[in-house]
Amino acid sequence: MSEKLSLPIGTTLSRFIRERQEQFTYASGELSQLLRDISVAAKVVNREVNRAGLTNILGKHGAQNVQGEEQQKLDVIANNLFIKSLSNGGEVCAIISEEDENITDTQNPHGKYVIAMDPLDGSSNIDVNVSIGTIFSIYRRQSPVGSPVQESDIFQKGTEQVGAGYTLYGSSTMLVYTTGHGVNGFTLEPSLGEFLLSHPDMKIPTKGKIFSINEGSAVDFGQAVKNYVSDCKKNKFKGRYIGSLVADFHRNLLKGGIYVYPSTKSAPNGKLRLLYECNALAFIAEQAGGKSSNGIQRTLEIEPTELHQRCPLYIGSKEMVERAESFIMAGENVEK
Ligand SMILES: O=P(O)(O)OC[C@H]1O[C@](O)(COP(=O)(O)O)[C@@H](O)[C@@H]1O
Ligand SMILES: [Mg+2]
Ligand SMILES: [Mg+2]
Repeated sequence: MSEKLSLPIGTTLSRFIRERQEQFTYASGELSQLLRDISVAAKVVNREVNRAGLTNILGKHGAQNVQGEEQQKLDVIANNLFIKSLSNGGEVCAIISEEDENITDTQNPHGKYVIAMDPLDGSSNIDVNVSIGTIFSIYRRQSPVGSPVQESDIFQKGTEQVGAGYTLYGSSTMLVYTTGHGVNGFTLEPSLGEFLLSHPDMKIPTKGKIFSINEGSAVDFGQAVKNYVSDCKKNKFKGRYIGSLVADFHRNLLKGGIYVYPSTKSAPNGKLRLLYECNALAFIAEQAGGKSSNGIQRTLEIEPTELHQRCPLYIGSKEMVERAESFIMAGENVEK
C-alpha cells in the first residue's frame, strides 16, 4: 500500500476507555461516559481555539473573574462549552471552575461525580498562538445521590480524585488522563475527529535537566527559592517557561524536569489553584512516577477549604522535586 494512503488506524479513546472500564472501583459505566463527554467538549473547544483568529473570539472578554484576573473571550467560551457538555451528559452533579465564583449546580441530582476544572489554562498565550490547555479533576460525590450537593462533595483532598487529566491545544491536540492506573496520552487525528492512543503508559524520567519557573518574579522569591534556582543554574539545567502550566508540565512529563510556582513575598500561597490546577497535575505526575508538593507537603494531601485556594507547586521528576524540597525545608537562610 502506498505510504500516502495509509491512515493512522489505532486505538480510539472511546475504545480504550471501554476496555479499561473494569479497572474502575465503581465499574457501572458512568465514569466512562463522563470521560467521553469531556473528550467531546475538548474537541469543540479545540475547534474554537483553532479558528479563534477568524471568528473574532481572541482578546479580552471585558470582565474579571473572581480572582481579579482579566477574562479572555475564550476563557468564557471554553467554560460555557464544558459546563454545557457536562450538564447535558448527566453524570456530574456540580462543577467547580476557575471562571465561576461559586459552584455550578448542573441540575443533575443523580449525577455521581463532581468536576473541578480550569477550562482554559494559559490565558496570556491565547492571543499569540502559543499552547494552552484544559485541566480537570474528577471526584465521586460523598453525599447520597439525589440529595443536594454538600460541602463534603466539593472540598475533597486530591487523594480522593478518581480521575484527572488535561488537554493540550498545541502543535497537535492531546488528551492525557489517569484514573489511577497509569497515565495515557491520546492525539487528536483532525481529519477523523478522533483521539487515538499515541502515548501509552507515560512515565516521567526520575531526573531531568529542565527547570521551569518565572524568573521575572525573582525579586519576590524567598531566599530558599533563590538558592534552589541558583542550584539549577550551577547544574546547567535548561530554563524553559512557556507560561501555560499545562504545556510546561507536559513538556517536563515527556522530557524530565521540574515546574515551580513558588510562594512569593507578595503571594505567600503562590498563584496556582489547588482544586483545578495543582491536584489534577499532581495525580498525573504521581501516576507517571513523578512527584508533586508545595515544597513541604504532598500536593494531594493538602486540605482544601476554599474553592479558589492557592498553593505553591513543585512538580515533575521525582529526584528534582525532592532536591527542591530539600532547599525549601532547609529554610530561608541556608546557602547550599
Ligand atoms: O505569568 P505567570 O505569573 O508566570 O503565571 C503563569 C501561570 O499562570 C497561569 O496562566 C494561570 O492559569 P490561567 O491562564 O488558567 O489563569 C498558568 O497557566 C501559568 O503557568
Ligand atoms: Mg490555569
Ligand atoms: Mg484558566
